[in-house]
Amino acid sequence: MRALTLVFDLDGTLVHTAPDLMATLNMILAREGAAPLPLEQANALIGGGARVLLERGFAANGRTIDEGHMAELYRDFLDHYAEHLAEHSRPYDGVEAALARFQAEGHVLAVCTNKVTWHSRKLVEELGLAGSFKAVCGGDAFAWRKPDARHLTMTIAEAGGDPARAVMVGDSITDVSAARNAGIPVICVDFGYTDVPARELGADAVVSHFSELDHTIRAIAARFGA
Ligand SMILES: O=C(O)COP(=O)(O)O
Ligand SMILES: [Mg+2]
Repeated sequence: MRALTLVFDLDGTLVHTAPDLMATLNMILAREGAAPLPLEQANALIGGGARVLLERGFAANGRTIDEGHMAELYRDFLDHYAEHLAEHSRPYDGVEAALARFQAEGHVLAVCTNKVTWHSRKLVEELGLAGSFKAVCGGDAFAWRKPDARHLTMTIAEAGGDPARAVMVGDSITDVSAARNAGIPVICVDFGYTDVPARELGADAVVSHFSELDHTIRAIAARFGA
């Protein structure tokens, strides 16, 4: 098969980051006198990046925070999370092996995430995944972020990939929308962070394990032609 460009979402797709994200969120909530939120609520909170996570965390407490104070809390969130991002976060089962297979097959691999770029790079570095990717582009890498198509297409460009032979792999409506907006096929994992079931997100295919990804990608790539 000719080389493909495989673009992965990070939180909820490659790595189960909810425990560390929720722990940092709960540290901030507690400091502000708000109630901590259970891990199960991560599905409805993660996906839009750290600032959105904070806003949703306070909203779940019936609180709105003024912009100036939110900017301060956001900085504190970033600092605290940076020191704890790989404490409990682990790649999902089969991720390392799948990335190694895709790399050995000559595909171009990249990460397109709404996490801030330096956190994303630190996380993949600490988990030993960094060598797999030609580009890791966070929500602050460009002037646009998912669901804007340009976050995806500019990530592909930075990786030296081919947008006409690219497939997105994600876990949420943000990923499906970004891929649709870019005219790129999208596969969803069903174990990530979404409050709508993965099968209802309108992806081209849904997988339950990374071992299912190879044949799913091959089936989709058949549409690209030789
Ligand atoms: O951290 C988030 O909220 C989103 O990150 P993701 O785009 O990798 O899912
Ligand atoms: Mg995600």
